[in-house]
Amino acid sequence: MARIDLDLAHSYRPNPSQDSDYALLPLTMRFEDGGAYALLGPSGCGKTTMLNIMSGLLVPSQGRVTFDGVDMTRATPQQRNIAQVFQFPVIYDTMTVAENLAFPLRNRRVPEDRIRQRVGQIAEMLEMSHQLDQRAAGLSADQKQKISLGRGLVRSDVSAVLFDEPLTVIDPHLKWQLRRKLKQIHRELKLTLIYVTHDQVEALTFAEQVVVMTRGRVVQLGSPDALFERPAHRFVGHFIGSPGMNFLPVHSLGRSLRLEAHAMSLPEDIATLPEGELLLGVRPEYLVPCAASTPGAVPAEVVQVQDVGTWWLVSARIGAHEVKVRLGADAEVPAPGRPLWLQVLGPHTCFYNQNEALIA
Ligand SMILES: Nc1ncnc2c1ncn2[C@@H]1O[C@H](COP(=O)(O)OP(=O)(O)OP(=O)(O)O)[C@@H](O)[C@H]1O
Repeated sequence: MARIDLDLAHSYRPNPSQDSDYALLPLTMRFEDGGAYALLGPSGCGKTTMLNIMSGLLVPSQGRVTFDGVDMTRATPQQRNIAQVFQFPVIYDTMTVAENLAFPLRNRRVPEDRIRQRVGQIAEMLEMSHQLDQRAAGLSADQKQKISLGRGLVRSDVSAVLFDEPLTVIDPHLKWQLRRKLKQIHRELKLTLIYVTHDQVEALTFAEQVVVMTRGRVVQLGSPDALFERPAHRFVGHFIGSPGMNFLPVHSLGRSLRLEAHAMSLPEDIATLPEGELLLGVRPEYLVPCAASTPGAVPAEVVQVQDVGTWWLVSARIGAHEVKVRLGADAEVPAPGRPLWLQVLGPHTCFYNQNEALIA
């Protein structure tokens, strides 16, 4: 396994002159040896470009890729010793499940007893032990993709295993199981895993560290908890969470704030802010209804209440701004049209200057 460092940019155009010409804007990133990472972002943000640069399918137009400090920018995928799992199964239909799983090891002339042991271990982890002697041709698309996952994981000497949206063809229930399984497999095998997805649930369940990308830019590298609690960029606040973070324009005077006509003092546990126009960010989970006298509360009006099964989604208006409030199934639910107070200032409140978070 290897530590992978990227210090590069990539444009598919010959003479890039503006940000929009780049699939990847200049970035510096480190993937630690043995880590479980997800590259997360909407379609077209540059995830596959980054993955292909790491695997060696693509040479970056600027900068370099190093594995444990050794320059690999122009090395082939084979020289990099990378395993890859793609969206669709890449297996041999004429072989059995066991032969498919053993293939990457036989290619490397691994001794047969070691192959048997490793194939057995991977099959057990993926709950395929009972299918080892079946021919792949007769299996469903789900099962075939599980074999692809197994083939990606079977070698213990790879620099990293790269997954490009590997659960796309998997049925939703099995998808849920496999996400958890991959996390467990990572703990047991301690391989470096890098997993591309546009699905936040997939990224947050699987990864220890998530790289959030938008329009060719890495906007945050952080733990699932950090992305939720302290989004470093407005995009992360909006993209992570269901629904995403609420943003409200405020005027700051350092230790006091004005939100529309309402003035508030900052509680002691929030550091002094720069003066001027800022955005306050508060997640729907933390925007709780409270008494009018609560410090950091503002008046609001309920617009709509939706039952979302295990929780309530309340849409409310604070002055001209619509916000979302997430209440537990057993919470007291306010009626539409009723005034209420919402606590916008608290330990979970974040502040943004344009797009970037203020590290308060
Ligand atoms: N071979 C290529 N030639 C030209 N432009 C490309 C090529 N591959 C990707 N792009 C462009 O580069 C940008 C990033 O694409 P990339 O496939 O890396 O994004 P992504 O986040 O993986 O998206 P998706 O989830 O849809 O695959 C997009 O604007 C895309 O149109």
